[in-house]
Amino acid sequence: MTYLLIDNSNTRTKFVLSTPDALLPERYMIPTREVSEERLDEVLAGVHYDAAVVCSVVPRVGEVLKNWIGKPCHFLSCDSRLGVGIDYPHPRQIGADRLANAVGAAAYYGCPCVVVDFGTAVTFDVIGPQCTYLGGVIAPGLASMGDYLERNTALLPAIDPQEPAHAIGTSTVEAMQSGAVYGYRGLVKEILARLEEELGTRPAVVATGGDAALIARGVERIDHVDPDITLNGLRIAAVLNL
Ligand SMILES: Nc1ncnc2c1ncn2[C@@H]1O[C@H](COP(=O)(O)OP(=O)(O)O)[C@@H](O)[C@H]1O
Ligand SMILES: CC(C)(COP(=O)(O)O)[C@@H](O)C(=O)NCCC(=O)O
Ligand SMILES: [K+]
Repeated sequence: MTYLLIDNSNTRTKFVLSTPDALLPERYMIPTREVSEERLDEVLAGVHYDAAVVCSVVPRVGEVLKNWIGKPCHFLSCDSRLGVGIDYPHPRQIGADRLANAVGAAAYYGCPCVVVDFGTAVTFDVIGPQCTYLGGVIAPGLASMGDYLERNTALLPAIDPQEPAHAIGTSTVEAMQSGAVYGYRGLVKEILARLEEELGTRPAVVATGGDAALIARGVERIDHVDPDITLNGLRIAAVLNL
């Protein structure tokens, strides 16, 4: 049985093949704003799979995928079999990628755990000691630290966030790098401290998403960096639901 796992998030839509037990090397990515049936035909031409599982947080693309996938397909939602419970007043509001993160993190890192997903938004998802999804935090993604300044000022350029040489920037770009990376690490540290305080017990903290490695390098409270946690959550959900 070969699954096509699809993580349709706001910046990138990722496609990975897997068996029930493990991700396979075949990986594809389409920038989410470029997803169309034609582009899917092009990028995934000849890719063989028996069934698909999707976590989508972009309804337009979810519809394109629904029409394009010609095999048995499961769209992850709060109604799916997840292997974790949901103890949350508005389960239908939870992004499917956040649910996939909860499935993967609980399976790989145990409960309680917190998943920090550095994407278009940064999300913090809290899975409690009873392996139930409790909720979390949504904040602007790292890219917003640069994009906002470039769009709203006359003299600040776009930056590609990188490890600052020092905190005291000695050029405009260095000052922006320091603001983005140290500022963002501060945001993550403060939120993790508050979550742990409220949880009342020490969770495993796992970071994922495009910016995880850069930010986690300066946040010692992050125990693991795992780029595949969302996809392994989808793999586990495929086994449970297809
Ligand atoms: N190919 C890539 N490899 C690593 N990081 C990337 C890549 N593309 C984008 N990123 C960085 O990761 C951030 C979020 O990407 P991603 O985690 O895919 O977002 P989302 O899950 O919201 O689609 C981007 O804003 C960018 O900073
Ligand atoms: C918070 C998100 C935008 C994160 O998505 P991403 O950054 O991965 O594109 C997504 O999980 C979402 O649209 N959630 C719905 C609202 C909620 O989870 O409360
Ligand atoms: K994501």
